[in-house]
Amino acid sequence: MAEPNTPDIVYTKVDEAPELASASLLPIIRTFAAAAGVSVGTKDISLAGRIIATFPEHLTEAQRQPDDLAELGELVKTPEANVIKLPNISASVPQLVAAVKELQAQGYALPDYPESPSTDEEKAIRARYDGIKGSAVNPVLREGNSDRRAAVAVKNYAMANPHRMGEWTSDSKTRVASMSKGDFFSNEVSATLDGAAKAKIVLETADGETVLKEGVSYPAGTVVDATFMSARALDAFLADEIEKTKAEGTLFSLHMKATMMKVSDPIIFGHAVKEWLKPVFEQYGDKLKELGVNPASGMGDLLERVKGEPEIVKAIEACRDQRPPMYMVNSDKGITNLHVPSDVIIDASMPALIRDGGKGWGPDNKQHDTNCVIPDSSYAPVYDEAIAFFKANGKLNPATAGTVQNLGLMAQKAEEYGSHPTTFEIPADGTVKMVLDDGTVLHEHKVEKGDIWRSASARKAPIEDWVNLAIERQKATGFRSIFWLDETRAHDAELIKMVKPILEAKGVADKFEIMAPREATRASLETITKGENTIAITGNVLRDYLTDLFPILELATSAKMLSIVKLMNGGGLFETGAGGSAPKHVQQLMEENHLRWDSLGEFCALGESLQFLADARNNEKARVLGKAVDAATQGILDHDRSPSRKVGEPDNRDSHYWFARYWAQALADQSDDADLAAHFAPIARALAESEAAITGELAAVQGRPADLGGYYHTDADKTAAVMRPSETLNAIIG
Ligand SMILES: NC(=O)C1=CN([C@@H]2O[C@H](COP(=O)(O)OP(=O)(O)OC[C@H]3O[C@@H](n4cnc5c(N)ncnc54)[C@H](OP(=O)(O)O)[C@@H]3O)[C@@H](O)[C@H]2O)C=CC1
Ligand SMILES: O=C(O)CCC(=O)C(=O)O
Ligand SMILES: [Mg+2]
Repeated sequence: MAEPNTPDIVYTKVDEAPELASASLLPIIRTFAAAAGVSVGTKDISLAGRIIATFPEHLTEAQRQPDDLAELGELVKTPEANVIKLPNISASVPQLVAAVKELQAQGYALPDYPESPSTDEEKAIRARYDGIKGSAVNPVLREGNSDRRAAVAVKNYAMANPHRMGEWTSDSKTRVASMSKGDFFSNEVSATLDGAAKAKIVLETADGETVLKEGVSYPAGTVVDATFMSARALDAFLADEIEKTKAEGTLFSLHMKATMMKVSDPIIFGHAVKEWLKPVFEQYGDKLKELGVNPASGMGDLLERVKGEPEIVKAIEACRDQRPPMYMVNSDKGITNLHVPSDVIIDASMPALIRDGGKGWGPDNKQHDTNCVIPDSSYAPVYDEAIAFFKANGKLNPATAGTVQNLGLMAQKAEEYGSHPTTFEIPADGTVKMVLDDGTVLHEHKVEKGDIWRSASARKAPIEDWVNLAIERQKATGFRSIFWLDETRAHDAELIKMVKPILEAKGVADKFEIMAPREATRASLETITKGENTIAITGNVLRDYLTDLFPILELATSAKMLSIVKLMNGGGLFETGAGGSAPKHVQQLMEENHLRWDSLGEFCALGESLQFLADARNNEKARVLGKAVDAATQGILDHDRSPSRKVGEPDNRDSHYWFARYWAQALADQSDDADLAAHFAPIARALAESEAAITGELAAVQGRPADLGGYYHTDADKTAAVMRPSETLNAIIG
């Protein structure tokens, strides 16, 4: 049961751009909801909030905060859950360290992040920090599978107002490079457990047996995979691709997900940094170690640490002259692809490059063809095939293209995104075995020192729920429905064995196709090119990748997506958009007080959340409120009230004014609830009459730096002052 004082709707407090937007939008939502007796509470899942909640014993009573994430983790397992989840930071080590430093400077006596822990105390602190690192929030809240699609109004708007797409030409040298052996894909083995089981993972070496992990438990029917990436094969592949890039005259780029694959991918990233600077590491390895360099933290951290070592700096420059030009995260500021592990996030980076006609930004601040290095070949074929398709057929036309919706297997830490506790960088040559409690060796691999071994799993109940959701959505839409499963991949073959009987038992097998990712990519692009629609029914990683790829091609951004998590115990989790927390937007706000964040994802989620509340609690006022939200969202689209990207033009705050105005107008105009109509009529009138005053007050603040009193842990009053600068609007909202 949820706590008796749980509000009707929980709105999450997050970080960066969406949190700034909340400072303006949430007061509006609360005021409107209160009129219908709907309470909206908040829970703090921000990076700073989670750090504070983790170390109470270091803080004063006044500084302490409850563990809101843990509370939400419980709430989502109850039928009462109704949570609006905004995107939060999934922190890399450099971000975590920066957040800790900021809090320390604000007087929070937090321990430093131990970069190389040696004492037990340091190891314990490090373990607590590591629990906050990477994608630490979503896996806790996602107790259901994922349904992401563009709302009809949003898709229609994108078709009527197509965004600019880069040109694709058949002579583009852009390509995807992946390993052909020794990667996670090639080494994968998988089995479905008949009964419930406990397992341990051990490493047998010449010196004996080391237990890597004990007490892993699986319910009956769990699909359990194991695989590894060979460090030796990875290094050889990276070295080869660096040379090939140079020969081809393209930019070198690496695409991965160090935030979400928080154990394996930073290690792979570290290999790339080391390979790139190979001569430097060969010559100065010991000195670099002494300076505390960890390649997995990126070139940015490395450059900072070698600042006082002119000889090493010179060697780095000499090495750079030998290398091909690198793809830049921010060419204006000299931030390269290998600077910070969290900066290149494949789900966003590859679609943006494909949308731009296969061009990445180079160190010369110009766009060039790019070698997109995606070491593991499990999902790389999606991008490879998309690139091949656009080279052959030219760019997609967003004015006529159909849509690709997604139904993703996500619940209960499904697949690779739940593999962190069972991922290991192998300390010595030997054999890794996964041994069940009855002594059965479920999986085993011969490995070498440095290999990255991991086990992932997917539970039966989420898999069944996912297939049933697919059946529901197919029936509701009639769209071409494709399970993106590769019968030649070990894990997928196990899933197919579960999927097919369910489809057959329900008599709907003929309504679904099953295709490997490459074929499914082609089929989906062909389908939408014809103006028809399709549902991609995918595992967890492809859920993540595709719900950026297709929205970015179809709508220019994934920020506008509807993202519903139907919680398995009956509650609702409404994620806003499918993108992230947009650090660039915060930078712009701080420099010129313009916030280009588009809250359309929040508007869509709010509408869904209110309708869900209406159904779950028979709350007719919530239904009226929710319907009016949808009308307001439509109004934003119809009248082009979304934020502009440029300073001096209407921004996020203006769009919230319009949202409030259209919402109030829709409530005043409806006839389902006379009290609400009467309550909102004067508000709608006041908002309309004050248009010039409000937009004038909002415009007046732009063009100068804005002070938020922090980055990760902003000052609430300062943020409110920045985000609610219109006294006229504030007086109406109250
Ligand atoms: N569900 C979650 O909690 C998620 C969290 N993240 C986290 O977010 C952080 C940043 O991730 P990153 O990959 O840079 O991706 P972002 O989605 O934050 O940013 C990529 C670009 O997408 C555009 N964009 C995204 N959202 C909006 C919006 N609402 N309105 C307008 N434009 C938008 C912006 O383009 P432009 O600048 O051109 O306007 C932005 O620069 C990371 O810490 C990451 O882990 C990422 C994905 C999901
Ligand atoms: O949890 C994260 O770090 C990112 C999540 C994400 O990218 C997504 O769900 O689309
Ligand atoms: Mg994503």
